[in-house]
Amino acid sequence: MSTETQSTSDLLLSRIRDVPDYPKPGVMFKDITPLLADPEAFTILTDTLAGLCAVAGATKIVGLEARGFILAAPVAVRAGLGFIPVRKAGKLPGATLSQAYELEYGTAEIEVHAEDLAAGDRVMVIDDVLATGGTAEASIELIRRAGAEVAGVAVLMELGFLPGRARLESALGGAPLTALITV
Ligand SMILES: O=P(O)(O)OC[C@H]1O[C@H](OP(=O)(O)OP(=O)(O)O)[C@H](O)[C@@H]1O
Ligand SMILES: Nc1ncnc2[nH]cnc12
Repeated sequence: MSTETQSTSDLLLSRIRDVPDYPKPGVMFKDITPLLADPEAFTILTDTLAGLCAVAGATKIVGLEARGFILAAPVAVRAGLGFIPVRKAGKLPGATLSQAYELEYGTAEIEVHAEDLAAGDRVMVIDDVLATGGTAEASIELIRRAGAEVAGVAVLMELGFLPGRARLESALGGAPLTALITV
């Protein structure tokens, strides 16, 4: 890792707050709100993610509800690309594609407007945290079912003690997975 990359990671990490036992006992919640409140750190984050989109040759940005929206929307503006929301089921008014996925306990479902993605699109997925990888993997599935190509997945933070990376790399089949911070 270059010195510049390391100092970017260090700055971003310094703006993330650990909240023990939230939302349930045993979970160390990574709270990004201090980073969002710091315009210098938020700008560096946005610019870094936009740079990854350019390198990957992305033509559209998918953000994952809800915290992923906060990062992906300014990245899309910075990169000059369209922002496509992937929402939790039941929130999008038009015709959707849906994808169910496993949570630690139970299942969840995400959706995208079918008309927002098509063959020829190269889509970068942006989110705040990669944990088990279930949410990002489901978004990859949605993008491919829409006929589009996945340019990569970029997250602010990866929880390295969980198997999210292995799961996603297998789903990505060679497209890059980039985490700016690994904890
Ligand atoms: O890798 P995974 O195990 O799928 O977990 C990562 C996801 O969990 C969080 O979303 P969550 O839906 O919990 O909350 P949010 O609505 O606040 O973004 C986070 O923003 C990621 O999208
Ligand atoms: N520990 C964690 N902190 C913040 N967001 C998460 N999403 C899944 N696990 C998380």
